[in-house]
Parts: sequence; structure tokens; C-alpha cells
Amino acid sequence: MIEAVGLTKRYGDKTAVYNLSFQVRPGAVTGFLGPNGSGKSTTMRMILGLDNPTSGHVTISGHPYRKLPNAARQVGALLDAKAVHGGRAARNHLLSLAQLSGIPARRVDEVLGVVGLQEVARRRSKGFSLGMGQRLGIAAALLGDPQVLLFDEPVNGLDPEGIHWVRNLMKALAAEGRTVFVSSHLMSEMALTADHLIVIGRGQLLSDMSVKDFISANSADFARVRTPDSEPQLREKLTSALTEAGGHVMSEQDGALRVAGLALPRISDIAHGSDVRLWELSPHQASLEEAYMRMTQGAVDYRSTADQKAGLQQPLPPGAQPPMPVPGQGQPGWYAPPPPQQGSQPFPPPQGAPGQAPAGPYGAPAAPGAAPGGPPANPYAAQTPQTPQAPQPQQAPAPVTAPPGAAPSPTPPPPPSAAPVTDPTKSEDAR
Ligand SMILES: Nc1ncnc2c1ncn2[C@@H]1O[C@H](COP(=O)(O)OP(=O)(O)OP(=O)(O)O)[C@@H](O)[C@H]1O
Repeated sequence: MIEAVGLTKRYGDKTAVYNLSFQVRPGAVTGFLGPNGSGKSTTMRMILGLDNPTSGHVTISGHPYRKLPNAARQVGALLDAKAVHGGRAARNHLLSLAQLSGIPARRVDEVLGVVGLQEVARRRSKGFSLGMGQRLGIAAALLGDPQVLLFDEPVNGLDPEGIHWVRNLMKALAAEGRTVFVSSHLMSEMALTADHLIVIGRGQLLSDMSVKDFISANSADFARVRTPDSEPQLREKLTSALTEAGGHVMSEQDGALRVAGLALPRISDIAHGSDVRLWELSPHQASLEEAYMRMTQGAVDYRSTADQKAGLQQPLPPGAQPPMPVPGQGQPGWYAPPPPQQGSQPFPPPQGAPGQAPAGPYGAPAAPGAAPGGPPANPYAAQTPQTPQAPQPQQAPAPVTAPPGAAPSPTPPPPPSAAPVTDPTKSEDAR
């Protein structure tokens, strides 16, 4: 298990990670998500002892990485696939790592087979494609047959077959009881691979829950209802009846209705009571990507100006930052329709995730200045409006009736002798 408690990392004035606490448990693939620059790599580097936290601490199986006995046999990591000596043959690269950690040479050939590089094992890695480099990095991570594995963007550059292979590999490693912590920007891939998600934004914890709960907590479930196309008056009749019953009804482009705030059986009863025939009544839930976008919208630092033109982002006044999302609640009113009001969800969220991060020991970052004796004041607090000014939905369908709810750390020392088997190499400063 990996356990971070109050991790904070500052580079001069820049706070890369702030008061981050979470656990990564064995037997599951835990996805580590966050927008560019949110602090994922910095966190992974602190886990691996390659960067020192400014405050807080992180342990693997109860020990800081540097104090782990025979760390290379216990922890494997892929941080930067390009961090290899390009003039060295792939096999020799792995052999040198194996020798440093007392791993027998036959294991090198084993892992070359696992990642499918046996045919090119004697080729210099500088001629490798991005995907081949990723495979070599994964081979290095697996070398010590470790119980704990960290992968930073492991599918970067892989072809669809390679992505599929990595997905199955991660799942198989977790199924063997290992701890698998993987960062990725590919939401569709994470949805298929991860069991649990840790989401950060601007260095702070935004969410720590299962993929299923994350989607439920950050998306607005709704029902799609279709009345006979040939009888538009039935649609109007149903819209009035549903609205009267407290539902939020929106019109989709194809003529169907999107109904939030009423359970499916209730919609059915109302339709029946109004003598309206239905052609469709189906539950809908957002994808992980939609839920993620909604959750992290306020924590995105780098965004194309084209997003505004495309209506994906409300223009902000010069110098203003979008509001940080509320942990477990995300960004109201963006990308997906706002969630129905509490108590009126059409499809009740899973237990323990009623639109909020679970109340675990490390559920949410401390409110600015709220924790006596806690970490220093939230460096983002000054930039973050207390009351988020939610942008208006841009993508939501048009309402048919009333709108819904009318201290700088020193340069990190070199990795310890029992470095992660992938040789994560350079310090962040040297990049
Ligand atoms: N050595 C360093 N010196 C100064 N700032 C740094 C250093 N390393 C990271 N940062 C800053 O810390 C923040 C977090 O960076 P980090 O690389 O951890 O983010 P990330 O979530 O991994 O980003 P990405 O998804 O783009 O890989 C960024 O603003 C980055 O510029």
C-alpha cells in the first residue's frame, strides 16, 4: 500500500502539490488523474524518493521509499520512458538494472518476453519508437517482480494493440494482489482499466473514490423519454405533466426529452396518468470523461483560446481564474447538466457517494486556514473565489420549460542505490 499524508511540495514560489493525502491499496488498479501541471509526476517522484516533500510524508508498505529494504524488488516504476541510455541495447539496459539490484539475468529475458521486445532486445534503444520505449520502461518496472507498481502515462505512444495489452497487464498485476498506481490522460482507457480514482487539481485532492462512484458523483443522471414523433401534442402534454411533478425537462435535438429529478418509474406513471404513450424511457449516465471534465474544469491551468470560441469555456475576465471545483461535486453547470438537487436524483447514487467525496481519513483537502496545527494556508485560496461562479451550461440542451432549479526545497539528492528498477533518472529540476 502507498500512503501519502499531507504531502506538500514547493518549487520556489510554485506550489506543485498541496496537502495531499490518499491511500493506494493493493489488489486494485488506482488511476491518478489531473489536468496538465496538476502535480501527478511530482507526487510520483515524492513516492519514489526522487523529490523531498516540503512537508508531509509518503510511505510504501509503511516505509519511506529510501528506507525500504531492497526497494527495487518491492517497487517498480515507469516515470519517463525516454530515461534510458540510448546507446545501450535494450537487453543490456535491463541487465545493468538487474545487476544493480541483484536480479538474475534470466528475469531480463522473461520481462523482455512479457513486453514483446524479445526480437529487438539487442537493438540500441535510441532507435526505438515511442511505443517500444514505453514497453522497455514497463519491462524495467516489472524486473524486480515488485508488489507495488507506479506507471506515469504508460500508454503514451502505444498503438491500440499496445494499449489493450497494457490494460490487461495492469488488471492482471492488480488481480495478483499488487498495488498498481497509474496516471493517464486517456479517460476512456482509465474507465476500462481503473477500479479506483484519485483526482487532483492544482496539486490538491479533488476526489478519491471508485470509478463508478466518481461518475455518479460528478454527472447528472437523467432519463431519456421519447413520445411518438407523429404526435407532438403528446410531447407537450408530457412535458407539462413532468414539470408539474417537479421534473426538469429539456428538449434534445432529435425531439426526445431529457428528464432530470424524477425516477424512471415515476416518469412512467406520469406518462400513463396523462395518457401519453412512450416510445422510449431509458436511464443515462455520463461517461468518465464527461464526469472528469466536469470535476476538473476549474483546475485546468492550460487551455486553448479555441475552447472559448467553441463554447467549451466561458470567457473569464483578464487575469481571473475559474473557480476550483468543490471536492466530490465538481464544476456546476459545465459540460454536463448540473446534478439534480439532493433528494431528487432520478437514480440514487451509490451508497457513500451522495455527490460528495467519501468521508475517509483523507477525503478532502482542508479548507483554507481551517485546520489548527495543519499545513500552511492554502496557496490557492487567494485565487479561488469562495462562492464559485459557475459558468452557464454551454452544451446542455435547451430547456423546454423553466430552467432547472429555476519554502523552496533543495535540489533532490540522487536516487538511492536501491532505485526503482526503471531508473527514473533525472531530477525534475534537470528536465
Ligand atoms: N523542478 C521543478 N521546478 C519548478 N517547478 C516545477 C518543477 N517540477 C514541476 N514543477 C511544476 O509543478 C507543477 C506540477 O508539475 P507536474 O509535472 O507534477 O504535473 P503533472 O500533473 O505531472 O503534469 P502533466 O500531466 O502535464 O505531466 C507544474 O506547474 C510544474 O511546472
